[in-house]
Amino acid sequence: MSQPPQSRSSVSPETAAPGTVATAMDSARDPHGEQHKTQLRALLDDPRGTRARFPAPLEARYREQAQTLTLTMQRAYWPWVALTVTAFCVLGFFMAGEYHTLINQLNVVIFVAVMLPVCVLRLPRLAPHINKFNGLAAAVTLLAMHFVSLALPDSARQKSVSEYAIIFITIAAFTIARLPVKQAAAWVIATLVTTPVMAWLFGLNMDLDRQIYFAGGSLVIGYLLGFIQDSRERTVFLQSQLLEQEKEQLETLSETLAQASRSDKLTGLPNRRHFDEMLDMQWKLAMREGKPVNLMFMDIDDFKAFNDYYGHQVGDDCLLRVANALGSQALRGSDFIARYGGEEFVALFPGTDAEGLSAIAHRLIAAVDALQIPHARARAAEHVTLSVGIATVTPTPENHHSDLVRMADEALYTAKGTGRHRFVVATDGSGE
Ligand SMILES: Nc1nc2c(ncn2[C@@H]2O[C@H](COP(=O)(O)OP(=O)(O)OP(=O)(O)O)[C@@H](O)[C@H]2O)c(=O)[nH]1
Repeated sequence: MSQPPQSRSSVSPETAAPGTVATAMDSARDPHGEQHKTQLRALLDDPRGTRARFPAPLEARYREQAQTLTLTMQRAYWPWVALTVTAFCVLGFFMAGEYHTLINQLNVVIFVAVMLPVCVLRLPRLAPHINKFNGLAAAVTLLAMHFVSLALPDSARQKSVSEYAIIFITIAAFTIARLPVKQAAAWVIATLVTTPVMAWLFGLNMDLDRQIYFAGGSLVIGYLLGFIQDSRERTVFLQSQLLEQEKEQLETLSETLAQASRSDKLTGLPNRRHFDEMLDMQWKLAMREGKPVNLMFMDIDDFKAFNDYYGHQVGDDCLLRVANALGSQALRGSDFIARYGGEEFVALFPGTDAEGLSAIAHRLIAAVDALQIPHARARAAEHVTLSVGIATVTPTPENHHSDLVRMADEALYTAKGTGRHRFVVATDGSGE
């Protein structure tokens, strides 16, 4: 049977200081997510909110989401990446001319460097480190291009190809590779620092102007583009988080409303509406399976007299205690007990035979007796007691569940008429 709704502690939304986010503990104290939403809105409204790192837990979630997107995109585009780098290397091989040894060696290095992250995508253990492999691939290919640019004379056409490649790879590291901006900058700066060392080691002429013009210039442009891309992605992330939060809130609200519309306010038991739905469902199911449906009507004896003698408030309290006692007897998950209205309760115990029903009726009556609620005006005992009417009907196209309700009600009437504090079983209108 459905349980009484849990009372939600109503937490007044605390206004969050900008720059703080909801932690797991906060979400326990902030079940409606108001605090978290306030924080997300504060970040969206703050002009610097999407340009800098978010506060710790949110930043971690953003990074995680960004990385998932990186992996998804790279998994989708890896054949094109592989094709492009292969075409570049093959073209380099045929056009290498007199510089074929150097160009081919560097082509092998570039091919391996680019194919490494492509392979990493397929390895679940390494895939989370994709940014590091992307950064490494960018740095290695940049170094290779710097080497070509330094090693070849100005007349060689491969030299200008390598210089354009430096611009492209640098910008790609900040944008297409989707590296965090600072990580991309670190990898590119590392290549800028390594290039003079490489030139010195291999005895190459270092053209500082070119270095500043191509490498430095593309670093600045790449950084700017990466920064803009990151800022836009942060805005989209905050908006999606806000939407997610609002969706969750709406779902909780509609769940609460649905629950409230189907439960009794005083006792927390399912109400008559819920019972009607349940009976209809069980009736149809039993019709398909050719099985009987049983129904119990339970009524507190001489409750009018109880109310008149002790007052309505004590009457309410009595109803609540009886409801709890009855509810505690719904032992199977499929057992269903509801408040039918007033001092009347109903129960469905699917899959229980006549013997089982009698045993349950005994238990229900005993559970109310055990409460020992004094009832000075009762006719059956000196405490509050229960009368029960039970009916069992096998659904057919000719009958309806209203017949079952009528029979259970008549059985209850018989129980009342024969002294109360007892149960009567009706099958085709007969017998105890
Ligand atoms: N306190 C309280 N009383 C209620 C509530 N709903 C119904 N009642 C009262 O329950 C009483 C039911 O009385 P009757 O239907 O005459 O039945 P009875 O006095 O229990 O007599 P029998 O059923 O024949 O044993 C009425 O006085 C209603 O006012 C409720 O939510 N709270």
